Amino acid sequence: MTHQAQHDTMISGAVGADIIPPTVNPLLQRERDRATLTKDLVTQMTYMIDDGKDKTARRRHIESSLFSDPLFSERDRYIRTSAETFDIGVKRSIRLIDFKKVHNITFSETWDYVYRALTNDVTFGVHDLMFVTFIDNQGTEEQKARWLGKARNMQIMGTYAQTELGHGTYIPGLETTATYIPSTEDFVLNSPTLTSMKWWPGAMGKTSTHVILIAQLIIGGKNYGPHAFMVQLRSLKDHSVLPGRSVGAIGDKWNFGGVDNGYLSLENVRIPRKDMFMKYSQVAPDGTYSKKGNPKVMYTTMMVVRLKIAQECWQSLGRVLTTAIRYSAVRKQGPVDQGGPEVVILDYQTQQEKLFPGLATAYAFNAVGKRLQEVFNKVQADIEKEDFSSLPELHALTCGLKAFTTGTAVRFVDTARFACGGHGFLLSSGLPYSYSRLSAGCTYEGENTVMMLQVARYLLKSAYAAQNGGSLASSVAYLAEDTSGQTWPAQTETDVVNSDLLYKAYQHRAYRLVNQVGQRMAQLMGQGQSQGVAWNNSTVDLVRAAKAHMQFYTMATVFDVIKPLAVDPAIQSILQTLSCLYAIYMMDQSIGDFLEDGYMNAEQAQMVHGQYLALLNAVRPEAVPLVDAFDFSDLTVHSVLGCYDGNVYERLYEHALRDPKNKTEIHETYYKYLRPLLTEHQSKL
Ligand SMILES: Cc1cc2nc3c(=O)[nH]c(=O)nc-3n(C[C@H](O)[C@H](O)[C@H](O)COP(=O)(O)OP(=O)(O)OC[C@H]3O[C@@H](n4cnc5c(N)ncnc54)[C@H](O)[C@@H]3O)c2cc1C
Repeated sequence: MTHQAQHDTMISGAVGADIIPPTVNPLLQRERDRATLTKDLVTQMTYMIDDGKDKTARRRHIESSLFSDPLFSERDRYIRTSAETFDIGVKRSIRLIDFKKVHNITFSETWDYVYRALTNDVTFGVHDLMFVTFIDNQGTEEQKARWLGKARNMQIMGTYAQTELGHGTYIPGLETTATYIPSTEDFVLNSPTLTSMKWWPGAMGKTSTHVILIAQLIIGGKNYGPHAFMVQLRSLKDHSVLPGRSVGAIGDKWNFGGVDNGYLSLENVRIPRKDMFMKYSQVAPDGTYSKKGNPKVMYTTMMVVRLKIAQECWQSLGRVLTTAIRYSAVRKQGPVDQGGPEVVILDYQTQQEKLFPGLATAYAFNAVGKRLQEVFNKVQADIEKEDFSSLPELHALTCGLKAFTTGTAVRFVDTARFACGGHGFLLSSGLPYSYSRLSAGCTYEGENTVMMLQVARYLLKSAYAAQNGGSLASSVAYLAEDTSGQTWPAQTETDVVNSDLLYKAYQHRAYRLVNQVGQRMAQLMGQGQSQGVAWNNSTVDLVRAAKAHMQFYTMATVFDVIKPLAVDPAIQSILQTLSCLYAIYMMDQSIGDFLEDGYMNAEQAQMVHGQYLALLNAVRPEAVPLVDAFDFSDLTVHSVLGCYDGNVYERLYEHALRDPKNKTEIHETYYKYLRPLLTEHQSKL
């Protein structure tokens, strides 16, 4: 078919993917043929990433079953209007109810497989992740019996309403009130000011029937702080908004078009006493208040969500790097030697710098996510036995990893966008979509800076405990080992990538920065600053210390997870290379931290940089199979640049032809605006 014929047939809508050759782009095939990681090894790596062959099979089965339903096709994702995106988001959420039942899909599988495939563009994500989980974690047995089954079966649809127009981060500042009236045994809910309006909750604007509302609990004029209440918003018969509630959508956002984030204002809404979540805090009929356990237990649902966000990060990053690395392996742009053949852009060292540290990070975050799940499961089991002792550590870890993974990944995604040049700016590349999603992840469930400051607070407390003979949780046990005055023992280039020596360097830096900022705060307070002011004047360094801690924790975890893996030696070798690149890249980026107290010397810093460049080189031949191993099918990579066959130009063209503006040869704007102007010019000639 000629180009013109293809174009004409496309316009008439008769052909779709015919433009795309059935064969793999030879440049991409060349990458796969040359690599040490053969197809078989790539498959083994996929099993490792998925945590076992059975899980890969299960994931693939769920993905293919999902995409056998045209409703879940993402072919038109980047040409839908915002109204269509929302419509399809609701429709999909409803279709997923049966889908999950038919395929027996668990909570974890919903996140790990279903939302991985759809990148979560469904309306009731907050319902699945927060509403149901909150009832399960915070409801009494009686409340669970009333709500959990209905919520799981979507007989009621709910959201989680904490953020208000005026306050998000500072929970004590929330203004919504729940005042207990002992005589009637109910709570009266009110939004006393404009800024007390709930603002942002997913699916609250137009779809949810219920909401878990966070409000200040007032009994007998005393404020007991924020507590959670189940509130019905809409009639289950006709979806009309119930009296006293004013609710609507807040407008289009940068992403999450399938979700109707909403506002809610309440005026004298009465709910029965039994609708306050009472597992850990109780209000007796006479208004007596009591609570048990660690106050952080109220935030265990948020910990689950932060865990999931952190775990999801490697997927977003992996998807984007699949796109950018495959594209870079087929995109040619000039020769290396003047007059020589054009090379693929992946051969440029600066391109490798843009992509390979991100690739190493995606592998690292996959490993860290698995470890965090183990920690989480253990703490969850302890909490069930009413042992709350590990909660502060888990809180710090989930805050820190959520902030660290999203903040790191979003920067790599941005860089990957640059790495794809102009084509990376097209929505159809999938890169702007991934970027804006990850960007939201830096804000929701705890704004990242604020999360890092919470980690810093935990670190300072732990450092204080260490100095005073207190016990420390395992992730901060290093704070008990004073490494001041030590120097880095690395002597050779091999030493520089030795995981034990890397561990020592990161440990030393984290110890130093935590203690240094602690001393700085003490000094400021000694000069008469209040604790709050001294804290505020130290926040840049507190975040720096928290980041150093997270980098230490993640690099140590990665080596810890990778080393004992029973895998083929070729896989073990490339995993070591990636883990070293992860650690060395971060070190090279913040080399001043290691130099400033003389722990490292200039020669060692140069060796670090030299090894960083050597590692980029080592990853180069394996880059394509390494992203193949993530196993994002073409249906889940969501990018014209990132498909397995590397036929990027054909896909770009095919997608352009489907631009709704190309539906007719002459666009309506001609008749509306151009024709009068052109006719006027012609009449003057
Ligand atoms: C896509 C999306 C979905 C959402 N879904 C929900 C939902 O379902 N339910 C819900 O309740 N909410 C939801 N939210 C709201 C979200 O949880 C809040 O936006 C988030 O907690 C941040 O709060 P904020 O917007 O008030 O930001 P702010 O807290 O006002 O932050 C603004 C700036 O101030 C800084 N800052 C704030 N406090 C401090 C401090 N103590 N020290 C130093 N710096 C500080 C921050 O670092 C940031 O730079 C959603 C938000 C988004 C974007």
